[in-house]
Amino acid sequence: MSLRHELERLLGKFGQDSQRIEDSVLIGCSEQQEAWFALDLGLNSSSSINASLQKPEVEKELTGSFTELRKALYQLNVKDASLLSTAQALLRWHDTHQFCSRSGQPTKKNMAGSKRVCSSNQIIYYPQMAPVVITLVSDGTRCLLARQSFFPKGMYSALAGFCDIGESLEETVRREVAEEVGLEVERLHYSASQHWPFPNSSLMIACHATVKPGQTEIRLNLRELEAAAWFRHDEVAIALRRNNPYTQQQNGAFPFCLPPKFAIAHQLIKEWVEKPIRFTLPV
Ligand SMILES: NC(=O)C1=CN([C@@H]2O[C@H](COP(=O)(O)OP(=O)(O)OC[C@H]3O[C@@H](n4cnc5c(N)ncnc54)[C@H](O)[C@@H]3O)[C@@H](O)[C@H]2O)C=CC1
Ligand SMILES: [Mg+2]
Repeated sequence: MSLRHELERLLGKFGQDSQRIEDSVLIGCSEQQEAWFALDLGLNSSSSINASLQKPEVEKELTGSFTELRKALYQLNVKDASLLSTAQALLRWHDTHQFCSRSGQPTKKNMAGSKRVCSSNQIIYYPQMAPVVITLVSDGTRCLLARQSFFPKGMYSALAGFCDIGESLEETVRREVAEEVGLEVERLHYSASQHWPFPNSSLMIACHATVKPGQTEIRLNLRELEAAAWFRHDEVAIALRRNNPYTQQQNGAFPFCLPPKFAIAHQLIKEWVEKPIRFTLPV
């Protein structure tokens, strides 16, 4: 039985119109050149007809269980996490772009789901991503890590911030670091980038930066961050190796830990731990 027939059978079983398959979006392709699609079952929408699809029934039929996206990403390998994050971001974009913002008329998805077109004026809408810079600031021997109040207890990460309209990445890095911890950075090295599904769809652009010699005093912006501190190389190296990072210790404290492997923040910190000197030399 083809996958399409299997999906039609399942939708039929749950009292859904097989026409819903047309809402699928293309999210990638296997090494054997099989196309991968994602379909929103709409289980969270209370008002729509999709609400009639009951989670327990679906879980039983597919012998699986629904998991919150963030938790699922922690459990999957990097490739599957990336696929899931693409699917979630693209399906959410379609869900929130059902109408043309100029005419108010419905928009229609193309077959692959790479765009939507307004039926009345032919305006084309493409999925959007917000650029975000994430910067690991170092002073030559230590790196600066910060935490927001909603992070898992004990977890610290690099500084992140959305690009404002009209800014270059370099300007965003300088502004964000100045706004959040009151420091001036001078050397920037691009590291890598990553699509990130939170809060909507972001393109995370990761870089290393250094502070001016001797200018390391942190002025914390408490509206944006809960804490920020300089960490020694050995402390960070130990935290990177920790297997069970988010578990409470016997004395009740949560150990200093870092973002999970699939997050670009983790890769950025790992890169600094492996080659701390490289990012402090003049370019
Ligand atoms: N993949 C990774 O390793 C990491 C990803 N991140 C992501 O980076 C994002 C940005 O970091 P923050 O420190 O929160 O940014 P931020 O320092 O710019 O502050 C967030 C605030 O910026 C404003 N903002 C401006 N443009 C926005 C837009 N397009 N969408 C949403 N809010 C916008 C909002 O008021 C929001 O509350 C986070 O949402 C987080 O999910 C953050 C750290 C690590
Ligand atoms: Mg920030």
